[in-house]
Amino acid sequence: MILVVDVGNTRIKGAVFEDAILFEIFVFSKMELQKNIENILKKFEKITDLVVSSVGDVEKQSFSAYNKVLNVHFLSHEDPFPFYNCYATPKTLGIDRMVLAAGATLEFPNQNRLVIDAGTCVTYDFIDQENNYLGGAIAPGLRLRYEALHNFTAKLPLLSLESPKDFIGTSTSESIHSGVVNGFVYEIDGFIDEYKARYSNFIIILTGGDTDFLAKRLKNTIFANSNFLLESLNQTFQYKIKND
Ligand SMILES: Nc1ncnc2c1ncn2[C@@H]1O[C@H](COP(=O)(O)OP(=O)(O)OP(=O)(O)O)[C@@H](O)[C@H]1O
Ligand SMILES: CC(C)(CO)[C@@H](O)C(=O)NCCC(=O)O
Ligand SMILES: [K+]
Repeated sequence: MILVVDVGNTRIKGAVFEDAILFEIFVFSKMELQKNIENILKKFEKITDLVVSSVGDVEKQSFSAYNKVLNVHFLSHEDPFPFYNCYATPKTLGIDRMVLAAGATLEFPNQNRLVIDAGTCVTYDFIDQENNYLGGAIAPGLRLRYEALHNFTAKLPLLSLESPKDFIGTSTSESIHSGVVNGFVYEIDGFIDEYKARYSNFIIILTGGDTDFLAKRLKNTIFANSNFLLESLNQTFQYKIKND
C-alpha cells in the first residue's frame, strides 16, 4: 500500500493506493501536513511507501522523518519517466507536469495526449503518440484571476467563483465573473482548437481543482478527472519500481 502526496501551490492532496485501487483522498493545508500524514499512516497500517511530488515550498527535508518507518520517494527529474523530454529546459519543468505527462503516457498508450490542469495555475502539456513530451503553456488559474483583479486595482472587489449570467456583464460583479469565467473558458477552447489545427487526433484530459466547474462549460469533449494527478503519481511510482 502506498501514500501519494501532491504538494500544490494552494493546498496538499494525499491518496492511499493498493495497486490501481484508490482507497481514500485527503486534502489539507501545509500547516497540517505532519498531523495529516501521521493520521493517514495510523489508519492505513499497510502503507510501506510515501511518494511525493512538490511544486510548493515544502521541501524534501519535511518528509525525512518518515524515512525510519517508510520508503520515502521525493520525485525529481532524476527519476525514470515513460516519455522523452523535449522541453528546452527540462530541469525547470514542474514535477507535477512531468507526473501528469507520465500518467497520460501510461494510461493512454500510442496516441497524442493533451493534459489540462486547472489548478492554481492552468497548465497545458502535450505528449505525442511517439511519447515525446513537447511542452505546452502556463497561465493564471481561475482563483488567481479573481485575486489579480482585486490585488492590482483600487476599485475591484475580491469575488468568489460564480457562473456569469451572460457574456455581457451588466454590473461590476457580473463584468468580473464574465471576464474571468468566460475568458478562461474561451481561452481553453481556443488552445484546444490550436492543437486540433496541428494534430488531427488527440485525447484531452482535464484535471485540477476547477475540473468540475469547467468540464460542463467547454465545447470540446474531454476526460474530466480531478484525481488524475493523484492517479498519475501512483502510475509514476509503479513505473519507477520497474525501471529504476
Ligand atoms: N477548497 C478549495 N480551496 C482552494 N481552491 C479550490 C477549492 N475548491 C476548488 N478550488 C479551485 O481550485 C483551484 C486551485 O486548484 P488546486 O486545488 O488543484 O490547486 P493546488 O492544490 O494549488 O494545485 P496546483 O498548485 O498543482 O495547481 C482554484 O482556482 C479554485 O477555484
Ligand atoms: C506551473 C506550475 C506552477 C503548475 O503547478 C508548476 O508546474 C511549476 O512550478 N512549473 C515550473 C515551470 C515549468 O513547468 O516550466
Ligand atoms: K496546476
